[in-house]
Amino acid sequence: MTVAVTIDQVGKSFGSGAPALSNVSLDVKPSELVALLGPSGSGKTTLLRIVAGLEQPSHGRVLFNGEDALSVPVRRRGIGFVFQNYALFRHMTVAENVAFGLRSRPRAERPSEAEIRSRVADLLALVQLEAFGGRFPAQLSGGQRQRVALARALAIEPKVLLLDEPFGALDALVRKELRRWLRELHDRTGHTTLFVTHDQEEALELADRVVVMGKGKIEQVGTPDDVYDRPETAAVFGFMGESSRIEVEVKGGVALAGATAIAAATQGVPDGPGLLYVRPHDVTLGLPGTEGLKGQVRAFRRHGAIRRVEIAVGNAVLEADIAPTVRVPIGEKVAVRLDRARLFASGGPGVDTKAPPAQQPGDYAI
Ligand SMILES: Nc1ncnc2c1ncn2[C@@H]1O[C@H](COP(=O)(O)OP(=O)(O)OP(=O)(O)O)[C@@H](O)[C@H]1O
Repeated sequence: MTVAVTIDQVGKSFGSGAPALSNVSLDVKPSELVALLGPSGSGKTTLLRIVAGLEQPSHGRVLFNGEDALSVPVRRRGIGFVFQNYALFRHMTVAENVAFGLRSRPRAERPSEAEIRSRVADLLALVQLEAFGGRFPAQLSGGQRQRVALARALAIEPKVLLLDEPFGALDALVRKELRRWLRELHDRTGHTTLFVTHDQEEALELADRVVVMGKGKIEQVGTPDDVYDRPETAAVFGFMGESSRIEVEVKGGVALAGATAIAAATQGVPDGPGLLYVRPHDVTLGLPGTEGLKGQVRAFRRHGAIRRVEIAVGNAVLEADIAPTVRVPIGEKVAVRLDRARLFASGGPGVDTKAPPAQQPGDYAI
């Protein structure tokens, strides 16, 4: 059975400081895989623990298929958990670990030993560890252990699967492999899944929808494309993917970095301080004198498949991605085009910008 999870106006305070969660509301659809993404301390784990029943909210409701879940004891909530470094029972074999949740059920609800064995075999096949049932956790790699932890969580046929940084302790390559594997597993089993991560790449790659959290609140909920391409707040833009952040002063529809008009707002952004965000792959460099802002190369470095160049434009510094075959010596003058940039007025929503009005030569010096 797949379950819809409704989180309704949930708040949590631990003491005198700022609340860990403030009025968080979220609807997770049946069979959806939702990532909770956000910086350290933003409340992701607290929210997951409340859904699990390991923590009570200060106020608000949690519903499973429209029914109150908070009054249901943890054991009866039907939750499968996997945590980072979720310790398997060291003295039990892999098969015994996977069977644990079923064997520890009250007698009346416990499947027969034959059923348990068959279910464990199915689960080990599902996590591709058929041949490992007789091993002990110490005889497994980190990635294999996390797969056993997942098989153990699935053994009780949970209504909801909660994963808290399940791959956090593993190296980058194993993480990547397990990510793909988890996505495939989810597509086959269809458990409603809440997945906590602070790794945006992981969230974008895995999730149907991403919930970006900051300071105990939800900043934005959307598909990976929504949150990456259309960030609603400056905090989301800064957190999702790489970007240059330029402090500007908005005056008469133009965003000024010092004396340089760096962008023009397409919609009436009020005059005053603002933040302009631009991603390195949305910046194009041209020969000096061609269309664009006047810039000067300050530094460059190799960055995976591309070369990342740091450019001074007026008193602002921004980054651009270029082909590694292109040589741009430090000090080189370039024309800089912001193909896509977003301007956030202080505390306001973001608007896409366009190129600033043409500059007069000598308007600004590099
Ligand atoms: N048991 C607790 N007692 C007091 N404060 C707590 C407790 N648990 C969490 N907090 C506080 O609540 C806030 C949110 O913590 P939480 O662990 O939910 O954040 P997180 O987003 O999961 O962070 P991380 O990515 O570092 O795990 C933090 O300020 C934290 O210090």
